[in-house]
Amino acid sequence: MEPRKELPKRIGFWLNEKKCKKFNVPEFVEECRKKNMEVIKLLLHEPLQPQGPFDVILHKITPIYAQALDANQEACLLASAFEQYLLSVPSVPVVDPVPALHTLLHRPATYALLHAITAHDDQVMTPPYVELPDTNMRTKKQLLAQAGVTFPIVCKPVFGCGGTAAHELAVVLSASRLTEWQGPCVAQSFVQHGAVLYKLYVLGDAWHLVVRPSLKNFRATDAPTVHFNSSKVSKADSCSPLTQLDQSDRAMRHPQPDNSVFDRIVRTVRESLSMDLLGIDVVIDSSSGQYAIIDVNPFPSYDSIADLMPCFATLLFEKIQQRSCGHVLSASSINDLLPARGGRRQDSAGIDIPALLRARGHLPRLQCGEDSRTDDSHEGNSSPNTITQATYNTEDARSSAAAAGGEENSCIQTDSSSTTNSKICSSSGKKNTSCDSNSFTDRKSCSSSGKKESNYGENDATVTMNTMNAAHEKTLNGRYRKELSENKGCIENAVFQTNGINVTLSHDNGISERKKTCDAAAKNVINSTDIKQNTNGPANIIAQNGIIMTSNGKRSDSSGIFDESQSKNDLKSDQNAQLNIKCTNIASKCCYELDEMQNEVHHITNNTITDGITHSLKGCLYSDQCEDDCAGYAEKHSKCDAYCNLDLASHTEGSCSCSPACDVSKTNVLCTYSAGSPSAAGASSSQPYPSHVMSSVSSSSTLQQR
Ligand SMILES: Nc1ncnc2c1ncn2[C@@H]1O[C@H](COP(=O)(O)OP(=O)(O)OP(=O)(O)O)[C@@H](O)[C@H]1O
Ligand SMILES: O=P(O)(O)O[C@H]1[C@H](O)[C@H](O)[C@H](OP(=O)(O)O)[C@@H](OP(=O)(O)O)[C@@H]1O
Repeated sequence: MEPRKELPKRIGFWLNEKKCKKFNVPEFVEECRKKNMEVIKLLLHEPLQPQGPFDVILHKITPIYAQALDANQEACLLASAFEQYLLSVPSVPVVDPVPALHTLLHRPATYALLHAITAHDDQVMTPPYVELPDTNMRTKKQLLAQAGVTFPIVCKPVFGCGGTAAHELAVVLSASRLTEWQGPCVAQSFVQHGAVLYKLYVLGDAWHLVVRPSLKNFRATDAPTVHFNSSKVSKADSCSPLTQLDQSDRAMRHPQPDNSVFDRIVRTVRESLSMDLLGIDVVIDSSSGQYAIIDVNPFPSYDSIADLMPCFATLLFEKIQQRSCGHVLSASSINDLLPARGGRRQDSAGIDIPALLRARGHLPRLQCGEDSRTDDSHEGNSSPNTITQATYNTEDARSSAAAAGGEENSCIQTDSSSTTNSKICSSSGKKNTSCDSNSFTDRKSCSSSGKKESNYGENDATVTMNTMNAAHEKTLNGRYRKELSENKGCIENAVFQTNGINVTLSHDNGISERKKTCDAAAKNVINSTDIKQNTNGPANIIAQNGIIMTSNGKRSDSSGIFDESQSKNDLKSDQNAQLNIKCTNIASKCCYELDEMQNEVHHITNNTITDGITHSLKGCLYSDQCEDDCAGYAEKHSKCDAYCNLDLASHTEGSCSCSPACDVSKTNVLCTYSAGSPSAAGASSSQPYPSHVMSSVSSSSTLQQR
C-alpha cells in the first residue's frame, strides 16, 4: 500500500503589497511547495483564528505599526488583533517575534540595546546617541553634551521603520545648525567611515555580507545641514553625490573588514533580539578601526543575495520540524542560553509600543493590547495592587501547570486574601474567568491581586508579575517551559530566577524589567548570580545581600543605598545603575512608582516633551526643562512634583530647579541622577567575547552557516 502522503504544513504569511512585490512571492511559494509546505496569506482585516491553524507564521508587520504610530486607528487595531492572535497560539513559531520588532521600531530602544550588548567589546560599538525632544536649543545642546554626542551628528526620526518619513535623515554639522532639524529625533555622532557600508543580512543561522555605498566623510563645520533620505543613499543602486568621497579623503586608507568581527556582531545582535531575519548596518571608523553598528532592520531586502527563496523555505521548514520534535525554536534556543553567558534578552528590552500609541492619543484605551488602568489607577497609592510577586517552589509550579490541564485560560495567580504563603493556582484549580488570554483588561485583574511572597529554599523560582504585557511561551526557559507553557494569559511579565536559570515569560519594556529586578533586589530575593545573569538593566548590576554594585564597581550599603556624593560622581553615566538606584532609594514602593513614572512620562510626552524614559524622567526632574515648562508641569503633572519632591508651584519660569529641599532618603536621587544618558553608560572594557564565538567564524563572505 502506498504510504499516505503527509498533509502540507501551513505557513501563515503576511507582507504588505510593496514588500510582496520585492520579495518574489511566487518563487517563495514554489520553494515551499517543494518542501510540502503551503503558503496562506493572512487576511489581517478578518478574524485570524479561523484562518489557521498554522505551523509557522512569517510576516513583516512593521509597516502596520508605522501607520499606527502615525495615528492610523485602523492600523492600530490590525496590529493589536495580530498580536492577540499570536498570543492565542503561543506554540506556533513566529518569524519574527513581535516584541523584538517593538525594539527595532524605536531607534532609541534599538540603540540602547546595541549599546548594552557592545559595551564590553573593544572592537565593536554603537556611536554615542541621544534622543532629542522638540525643545529649545540650549536643552538640546546640553543633552548632546551629556550623552557625549559630538558634531557632526546624524539626526534620525525616532521611529525607524515603515514609511518614507522614517528614513528622512540629516547630517547636522554644527550646534549652530541644530535649528535646521525640525521635531524630535535621535541624534548620533557621525562616524567617518570612508563611505563604505557593510550590510549583514541575517537569515536564521546564516548571514551574508553586502557592501554598499554610504555617506562620505563629514566634518564639523558651519556648513548647512545635509538632508537626505536613507533609501537614496545606501541602496544597491544608489548613486548620490553624498556618497562620493571628497578628493582629500580618497587617498585615506580604510581599515579592511574582518569577518570574525562581523560574525560576532551577527551572533550578538541576533541573540539579543531572538530574531531570524535581520539587516545589520555596520561602518568601520576610519581612524579607530572600530566597528560601529548604526542600524538594525527587521526583515530587510536581502538585495543581491542569490538563492534566497530556498533559504527562506528551509528556515521555515526547520522551524516546523523543531516544533514538532518538541525542540524550542532556534531563536528562542539561543535566547535560552543567554542567561548562562550573561547575555540579555530582547523581549524585555523593547519599548511598549501600545503604551506609546496610547500616550500619543492615537489609541483609545484597551484597543491595542494595553492594560486597563484608568487614569485614576496611576495614583501612587494604588501601587501595591498592581504588582504581584510570588516566590514559589517549582514543584508547585509544575502541579499548578498540570492542574491547568491545557486549559486555554489557565493562570497562575496569587491570592490576595492570604497573608502567608502565596498560592499559585491555575484557573482550573481556582477558576478565574477573568484570565482571558484575549483580554488585557482581564489579565490585569488576574495579576493585580496583591503582593505576596513565600520562600521554599534553594529550588525556588521567583515570579514577578505585573500587568503590562502578555506571556510568550517562546521565552520560557529550560525545564520550566513545559511546566509553565500552559499558563497562558496571566503570567505576565514574569521573571523566573531559579538556580541560575532565568526565565522571562513576557515581553516588556526596559524600565519595567528593571523595575522588577529592582523590586526583587530590594527584597533580597535574588542573589548575585541571578542578577548577573539577568537581562537588560541588571546586566551590569550585581546585587548581593542588598548591596548593589554597578558596572563601574561602586557599591551601595546593605540596603542598596548609595552614598550621595559617590553616586553623583560615579553613577550618573550608568543609566541602568541609575534606575536601580532610584528604585532602591525610593524603597519598597519604588518600583511601582517608576512604572507609574513611566506612564506619567507618556502623559508628559503627549503634552509637553517627548516620549521615552530618559527624557521623561528628565522632564520630571530636570531643572533646565523645568525652566521651559515649569508652569505647565505644575499644572498638568502634579504627580511629578510629588515624585520628585520638586516644589514646582513655587518656581517661576526661568528659575525652576531641583528643589534643594528634596528628601534625600526618598527622592533626591531622582533629582540628581537623571543626568546620565544611555549612550554615555558603560564605557567599553577589554573583556573579549567568549572564545566559542570566535571559533565559529567562517571566512567566506557569502552565506555563512554557523
Ligand atoms: N552614525 C553614523 N555615522 C555615519 N554615517 C551614518 C551614521 N548613521 C547613519 N549613517 C549614514 O546614513 C545612512 C542611513 O542611516 P540609517 O541606516 O540609520 O537610516 P535608516 O533610515 O534606518 O536606513 P535603512 O534604510 O537601512 O533602514 C547609513 O547607511 C549611513 O550611510
Ligand atoms: O537595503 P535594506 O535591506 O536595508 O533595505 C531595507 C531598509 O533598510 C528598511 O529596513 C526598509 O524597511 P522599512 O523601514 O520597514 O521600510 C526595507 O523596506 P522593505 O520594503 O523591504 O520592507 C528595506 O528593504
